[in-house]
Amino acid sequence: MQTKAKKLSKLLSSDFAKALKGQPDPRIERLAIDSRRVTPGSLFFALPGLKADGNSFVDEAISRGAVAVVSSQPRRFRSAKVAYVTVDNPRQVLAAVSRAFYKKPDKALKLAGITGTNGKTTVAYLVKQILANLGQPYACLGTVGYDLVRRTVPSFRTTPESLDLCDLLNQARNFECKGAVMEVSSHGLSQYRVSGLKFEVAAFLNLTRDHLDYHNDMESYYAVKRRLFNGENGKLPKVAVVNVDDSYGARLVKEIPEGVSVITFGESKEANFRASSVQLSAEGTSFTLSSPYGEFEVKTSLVGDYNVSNTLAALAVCSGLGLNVDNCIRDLDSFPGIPGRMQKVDAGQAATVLVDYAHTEDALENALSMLRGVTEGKLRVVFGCGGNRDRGKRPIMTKVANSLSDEAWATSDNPRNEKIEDIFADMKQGLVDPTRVHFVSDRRRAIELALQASKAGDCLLIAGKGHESFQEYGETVVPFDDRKVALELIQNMQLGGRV
Ligand SMILES: CC(=O)N[C@H]1[C@@H](OP(=O)(O)OP(=O)(O)OC[C@H]2O[C@@H](n3ccc(=O)[nH]c3=O)[C@H](O)[C@@H]2O)O[C@H](CO)[C@@H](O)[C@@H]1O[C@H](C)C(=O)N[C@@H](C)C(=O)N[C@H](CCC(=O)O)C(=O)O
Ligand SMILES: Nc1ncnc2c1ncn2[C@@H]1O[C@H](COP(=O)(O)OP(=O)(O)OP(=O)(O)O)[C@@H](O)[C@H]1O
Ligand SMILES: N[C@H](CCC[C@H](N)C(=O)O)C(=O)O
Ligand SMILES: [Mg+2]
Repeated sequence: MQTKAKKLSKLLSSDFAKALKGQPDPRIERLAIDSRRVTPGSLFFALPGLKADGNSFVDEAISRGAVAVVSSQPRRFRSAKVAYVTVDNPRQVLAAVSRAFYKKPDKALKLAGITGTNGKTTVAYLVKQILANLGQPYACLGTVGYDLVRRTVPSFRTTPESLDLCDLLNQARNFECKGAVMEVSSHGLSQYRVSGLKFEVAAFLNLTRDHLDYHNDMESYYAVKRRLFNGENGKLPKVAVVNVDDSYGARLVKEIPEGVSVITFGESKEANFRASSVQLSAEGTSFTLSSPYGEFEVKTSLVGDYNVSNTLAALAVCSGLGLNVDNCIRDLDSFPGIPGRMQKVDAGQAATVLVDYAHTEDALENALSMLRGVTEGKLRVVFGCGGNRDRGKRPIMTKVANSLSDEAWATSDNPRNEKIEDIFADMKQGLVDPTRVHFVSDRRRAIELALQASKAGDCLLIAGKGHESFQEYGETVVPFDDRKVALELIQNMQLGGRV
């Protein structure tokens, strides 16, 4: 969305404004981090990346009309056609400039940031639904989409780059949202995408293995998540909501600086928002909530133990945003589910078929253990592992799938730039009983075979892609939606008299 052009010096902090070289103080129409998206009047940020270096595209950006460049590399121009600012950390400066360009949207909006390995989308959705139910318009930004209340934009990143994020928050403010609940990924924190934003509430859900291709080890992964809570992200949150059932959460509570109010949640005795008398069934979940505001009976249509944790997190976040708990729990059990999270595929077939976004060992373990508890017959799973992502999780996910199901189909997820045979080779390292795992690279065929094996009383989990409507092969994106594919296959099989 268009926002008024601003003088470069007004967007930079005074130190950087002093370092401005070349063209004196041009008007900036637009911010850009990709030379291919530069239009006349743009301020181009040359970002050093993993695959390329933005500095190689400075000339291209200028030829497309960039009037200013921010970079970590000093450079001389023969003629002062553009303004040039050399800084130590261009990503951090990008975040500060984006915030200034879009007139500090976090000042007008209450922000709730949700971080953790698993459950961010679920908790963000729950918070958004609770707030909407109470008549409070909040935007919701994350993996499934960017919901700006009056407009929904398809999601391209769980946590968008700061220039896109501030643009979205600016739109949310223009649409008169009271605030925004957003997923904050570890990549987002590491790449300063939310740097400098003031969070009213920051929530920590859990930390289990994922993304070690990027973070190397669990300690670094944890340290990046901690930035949202300890001021390293630029500002301290007003309230921190932390899962103390999680060992990293218990540690985080001790590392949050004074001045931040902490609300803990979990099943542990010391938690401020505590669940007890948990009743799990295939239809939903109920539990007793003990909180500083009294005891409440909570009912939700979400299934599984981990959703008790997610519901507690959502209630604690809403409490941190200043809402009454007894209002928040109203109607929870009638909320629609979350797209691609334990979503039923129902064409009247005899077996239960579910699509879920479990794409880590912990999520797969939780999902399969939960389904085992509510399945009378056989439990089957179709799953795969993404290419160009954490290789180390592949054998562990296979071990979990093999151990906790009766029969599994290992297949493609998003192979990206890897060969499926190489991904399968990593996965095979985790086999426990190879007779119960079939390797079928075509995902549609794997789902078909698993459906053909499923009878009344059985349950089939199609894991890993949830709401995704594509498969990524190399640079190509092929339409593929587990929910649509499964439905179509079931209907074809019914026509052929097979189910
Ligand atoms: C691993 C990762 O996070 N990579 C991000 C990183 O890419 P990079 O460092 O490899 O960038 P690069 O391709 O080397 O390019 C460097 C710079 O040159 C620029 N460039 C490049 C080519 C060109 O012709 N012209 C040009 O200007 C690029 O725009 C970029 O600014 O910086 C890019 C620009 O800021 C991001 O778009 C990119 O996200 C990639 C696409 C990605 O897949 N990210 C995923 C892993 C991610 O962020 N996921 C999390 C969710 C994770 C979770 O589940 O928790 C998310 O928040 O979505
Ligand atoms: N609190 C939780 N603990 C463990 N597993 C969970 C939890 N919540 C959800 N899951 C599992 O993880 C999957 C992904 O959940 P969700 O999309 O809410 O997480 P996310 O953190 O947003 O994931 P991503 O990082 O990919 O955006 C679910 O489909 C479910 O199988
Ligand atoms: N947010 C996750 C999504 C992974 C989903 C899975 N389908 C895959 O492609 O591995 C990530 O960036 O790792
Ligand atoms: Mg998510």
